[in-house]
Amino acid sequence: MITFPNAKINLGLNITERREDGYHNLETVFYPVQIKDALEIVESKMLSFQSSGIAIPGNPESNLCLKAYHLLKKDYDIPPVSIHLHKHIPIGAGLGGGSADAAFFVKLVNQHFNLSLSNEAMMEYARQLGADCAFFIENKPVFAFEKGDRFEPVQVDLSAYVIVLIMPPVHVSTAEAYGGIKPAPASRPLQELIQLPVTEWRHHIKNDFEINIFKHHPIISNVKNALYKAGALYASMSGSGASVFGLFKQTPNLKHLELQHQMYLSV
Ligand SMILES: C[C@@](CO)(OP(=O)(O)O)[C@H](O)COP(=O)(O)OP(=O)(O)OC[C@H]1O[C@@H](n2ccc(N)nc2=O)[C@H](O)[C@@H]1O
Ligand SMILES: Nc1ncnc2c1ncn2[C@@H]1O[C@H](COP(=O)(O)OP(=O)(O)O)[C@@H](O)[C@H]1O
Repeated sequence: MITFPNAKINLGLNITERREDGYHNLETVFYPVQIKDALEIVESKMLSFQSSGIAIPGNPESNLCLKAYHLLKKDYDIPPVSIHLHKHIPIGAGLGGGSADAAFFVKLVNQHFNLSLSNEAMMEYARQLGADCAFFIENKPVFAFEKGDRFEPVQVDLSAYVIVLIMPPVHVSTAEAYGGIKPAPASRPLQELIQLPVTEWRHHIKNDFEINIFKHHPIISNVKNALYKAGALYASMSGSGASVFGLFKQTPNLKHLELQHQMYLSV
């Protein structure tokens, strides 16, 4: 059985306080985008994992798909599977690709082995695999808070826009990004700001990681400026970076950016 885990972008990201458990409370709007991996499981004599496409740093044993398998195996008598992941979502991009794989793996096993898990039960497993994993269970736009794993519905529809995603040739680790942050309460609630017209967002909606990450990786802020210059109505780094997205009314001409960076269109 095969599934296609997709990426997310963050529309605004406020890091509001440091928590006792070492994590941070945050406020963001998660929005799914159509850049996808392919993830397949086949029943097999032995548990195995292999990947193709973009190389995944680290030991395959620590891949989130295997972690998700072992987590479910504790509670359910699932047989061994052979897992194949074709990686297309850029890594260290702030696009949540690893988290999407983990959450889609839980959904795939639930479906293939008829575990009859509710979405809420799958979200509980996903929360144990990473802070932004739970979002990918329902995989629809939400306002997220606490560790980024509690949700409220939000009305936001970007289907009238072309979403352009640029991945500069730098990787930013999530831990590095949080390390440079001084948490502070947001001056206005993101839930309120996201209801403003998209043309107003650039004056009000921010990503708290940008200041510090832009200082260390000016190439990322150059991409953001280039997107505004090309006519973006709103542009921002996604999550902890390094990818940057722009919202356009029409597909822009970005030939000059395409030469230096990887570019993806989600229309
Ligand atoms: C920053 C965000 C914003 O959407 O996404 P990415 O840009 O990485 O995709 C998320 O908070 C990333 O969530 P996720 O990537 O699942 O984080 P985890 O694997 O659980 O944690 C990695 C590390 O990030 C830090 N962390 C993560 C989430 C959070 N609310 N507070 C934190 O301080 C912790 O240092 C933790 O050890
Ligand atoms: N299935 C996976 N896909 C990508 N990365 C994974 C996966 N499993 C574990 N990882 C680890 O998670 C790290 C960050 O993953 P990713 O979710 O792609 O980035 P980001 O948090 O910036 O969105 C990688 O450096 C990698 O070591």
